[in-house]
Amino acid sequence: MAPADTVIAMRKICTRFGRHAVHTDLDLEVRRGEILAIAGGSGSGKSVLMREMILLQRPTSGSIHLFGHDTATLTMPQAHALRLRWGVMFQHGGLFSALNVRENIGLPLREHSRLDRALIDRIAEWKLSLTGLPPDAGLKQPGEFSGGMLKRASLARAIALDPELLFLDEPTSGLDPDSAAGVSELILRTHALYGLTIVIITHDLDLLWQSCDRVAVLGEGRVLASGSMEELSRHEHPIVRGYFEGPRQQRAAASATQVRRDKGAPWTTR
Ligand SMILES: Nc1ncnc2c1ncn2[C@@H]1O[C@H](COP(=O)(O)OP(=O)(O)OP(=O)(O)O)[C@@H](O)[C@H]1O
Repeated sequence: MAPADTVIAMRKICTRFGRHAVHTDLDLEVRRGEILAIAGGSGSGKSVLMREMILLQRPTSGSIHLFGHDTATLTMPQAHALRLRWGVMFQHGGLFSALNVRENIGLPLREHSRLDRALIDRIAEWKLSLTGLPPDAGLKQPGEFSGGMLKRASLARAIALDPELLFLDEPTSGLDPDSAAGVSELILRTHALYGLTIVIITHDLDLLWQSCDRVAVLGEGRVLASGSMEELSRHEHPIVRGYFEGPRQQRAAASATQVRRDKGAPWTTR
């Protein structure tokens, strides 16, 4: 039985596609209220792992408990009720081009509540403003948005139902450094505002250093190591060490130290 503050518990996960084994013996826990990043090389199985967490895919073997429920024994209504407890921001936004941005953000509310249209529009505008977009942005089509604005709108939709748990798939990929820093800050603000649990898949070193409480590094079919970036920087496994060698890594670590100093290190207590 997982402890009460465990939101997701994955035990002995094996995932195979034909003869290709992606996860061979993977254990991972997500704790209530933390920002956990899943990092690892291309093809290490990060996206597949997230798809398993959000019930889009089943592992070949092993167990997954979500909010204490064993996913192997869920009925359809139970699975539906669980899905309403998390929001997902997909890597490419996943907004519908036929709808304007406000309608996209209101979509989960139209599907899962009986609120009237005017109220849904107001809630969507509120969520949009939380992400730092101007009030008139909701009336635009997703195609009119820059990459950074799309990520913000997609985050606004992911929090439409006030989830307890948020999944962010590569939230800063494809953004210029300024926009990426803005999204990174927005993640911290959303976390502080809602006190939710966040799981992030990312390669972004600045995001890893500045925003995440814990990082799980995938490799060789399992979690090779998990801990704070400071802890991982002293790890001996060559794949884990690979994250901390070279000028890019050192710049990200130095800039995280600076950001912490500037902001009074609010996350050291999280
Ligand atoms: N539906 C599928 N059928 C067959 N193989 C798959 C399927 N989905 C994923 N894979 C394989 O599983 C492996 C892990 O894929 P995954 O997308 O999880 O990697 P990743 O760590 O997210 O990589 P990246 O950082 O490049 O996105 C890859 O070799 C991929 O080809």
